[in-house]
Amino acid sequence: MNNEYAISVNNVEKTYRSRDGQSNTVLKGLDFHVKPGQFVSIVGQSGSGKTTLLKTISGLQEPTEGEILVKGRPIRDGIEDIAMVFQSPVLLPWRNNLDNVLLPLEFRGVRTDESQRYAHELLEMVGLGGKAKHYSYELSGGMQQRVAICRALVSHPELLLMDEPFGALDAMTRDSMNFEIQRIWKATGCSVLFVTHSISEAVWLGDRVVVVGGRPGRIVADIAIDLPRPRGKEHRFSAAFSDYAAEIESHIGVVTGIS
Ligand SMILES: Nc1ncnc2c1ncn2[C@@H]1O[C@H](COP(=O)(O)OP(=O)(O)OP(=O)(O)O)[C@@H](O)[C@H]1O
Repeated sequence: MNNEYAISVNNVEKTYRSRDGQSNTVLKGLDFHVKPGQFVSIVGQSGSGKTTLLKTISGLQEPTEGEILVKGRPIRDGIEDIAMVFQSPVLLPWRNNLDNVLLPLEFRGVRTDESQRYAHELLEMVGLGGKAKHYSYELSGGMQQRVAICRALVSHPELLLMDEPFGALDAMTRDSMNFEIQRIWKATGCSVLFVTHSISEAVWLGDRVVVVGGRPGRIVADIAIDLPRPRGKEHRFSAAFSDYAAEIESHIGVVTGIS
């Protein structure tokens, strides 16, 4: 068993079956590996199976065929090493921000003074140290998403799965969250799988950009992004950046315009 990878997706197929017996194979023959600490962006047309892929990797649903290994172990043994952030932050309105961050640890019965300190540290790291005792309705959308990211990180995951996490944010907040997520990723050292509809976001953040396409969905391109880090705004206007974006756009197979 190869445990040099944070995650290994081996020949995975996912077929949904409807109540009337019809089947829909959404992913087929999917194979890829993520090294520890890598940031992998995932793009593809709507309906190509990106969310299905993340849900299958997270253990929320089982693959129909193939296997997913976390550090060489079956996913059920590595489930505590994985955390997920969705497009909507889904914070509990009756709990303050600190208690929202601590929720996954409470579920596991491991809320301790140490974890409380770490939750505070995470909120500080995302600039919300002063909002620990506030409630989600007192925060902007970007702030709420930062709390959701802290909640995902509080259990020290090795693998962070993010499904269009900034899709609901305005362009300026999204830009600043892009800076922030690079900083958080570097500070925690976790591997990230990041689904986005924005090609420029995918290039800006990723060590690699994986393109999912076809019916059923498979990996049609896996492109290493060789841009220096840390990446600032200036990289978005470089010729190399535009070349990567154009290459990815051609693999997605539609003229989307670079967003
Ligand atoms: N729980 C489910 N049961 C049945 N079919 C599903 C289920 N979840 C997704 N699908 C189907 O799987 C296909 C891929 O959906 P998925 O949400 O994974 O795509 P996506 O690439 O994330 O799309 P988008 O970019 O629009 O979010 C779609 O045809 C969808 O209808």
